[in-house]
Amino acid sequence: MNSNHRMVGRRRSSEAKQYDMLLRVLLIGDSGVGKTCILYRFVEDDFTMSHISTIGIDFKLKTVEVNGKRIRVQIWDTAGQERYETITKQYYRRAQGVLLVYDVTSEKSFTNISKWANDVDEYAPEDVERMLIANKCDDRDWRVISKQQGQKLADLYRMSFFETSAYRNVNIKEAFLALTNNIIRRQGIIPAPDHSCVKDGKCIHDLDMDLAAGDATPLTDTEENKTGACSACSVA
Ligand SMILES: Nc1nc2c(ncn2[C@@H]2O[C@H](COP(=O)(O)OP(=O)(O)OP(=O)(O)O)[C@@H](O)[C@H]2O)c(=O)[nH]1
Repeated sequence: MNSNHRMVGRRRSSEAKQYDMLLRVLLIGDSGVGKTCILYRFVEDDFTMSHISTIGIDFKLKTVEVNGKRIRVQIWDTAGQERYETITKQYYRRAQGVLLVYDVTSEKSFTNISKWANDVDEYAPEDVERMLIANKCDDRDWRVISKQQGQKLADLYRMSFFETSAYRNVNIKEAFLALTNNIIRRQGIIPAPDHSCVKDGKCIHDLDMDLAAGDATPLTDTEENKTGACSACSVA
């Protein structure tokens, strides 16, 4: 093991004390429905009216507290444009939660939810937690999809449902907290200082931590962490 590797391990050990576990969540939906604005509102508490289409994929991190545990949520913002589909589909596989977003002023974005839901069925893990988001609920003049229609669709797909406004900051935090809560409940994940996240000798959080830290160095088997658990779990 080289000294650089050891340094990375040390840095992560101190980072690890800031949270108990890490979850990965994906934002999907047509271009322009407000995915990036939802992410910015949640993470930065900010909003911009300009629409700069996401190129491929981007992510931000936010730590939330659920049941007294600090959960680090890694939120992936995918491009809604079809030309990026090949890239964005690759990120479904490791998601624990997906927010399927439509715009209440766009009928097309609403009808396209069935396509996005099919993609989740095809590419995401079977037990991924799904949530339907009806964004831009502040825009009363241009609304074409009622709350009842949204709820009916969510019921049909057995998803939870929130109407949100990134612009007015309505239900953004609530939606993310509910999704996080649902993931933890559904997957029976108990934040575990005893490293119970290790499966088959390998920590399930490895790649998440690598991406969050901006490099691809494996987290396990560092000098500081001989248990095989990643630093996301080593919080005892
Ligand atoms: N009125 C209103 N406008 C919003 C809201 N959220 C986003 N917008 C606007 O909708 C437009 C598109 O928002 P983005 O967040 O860039 O959309 P996106 O889904 O990320 O788009 P792609 O990156 O192309 O997939 C921008 O002009 C935003 O200002 C909202 O809650 N209310």
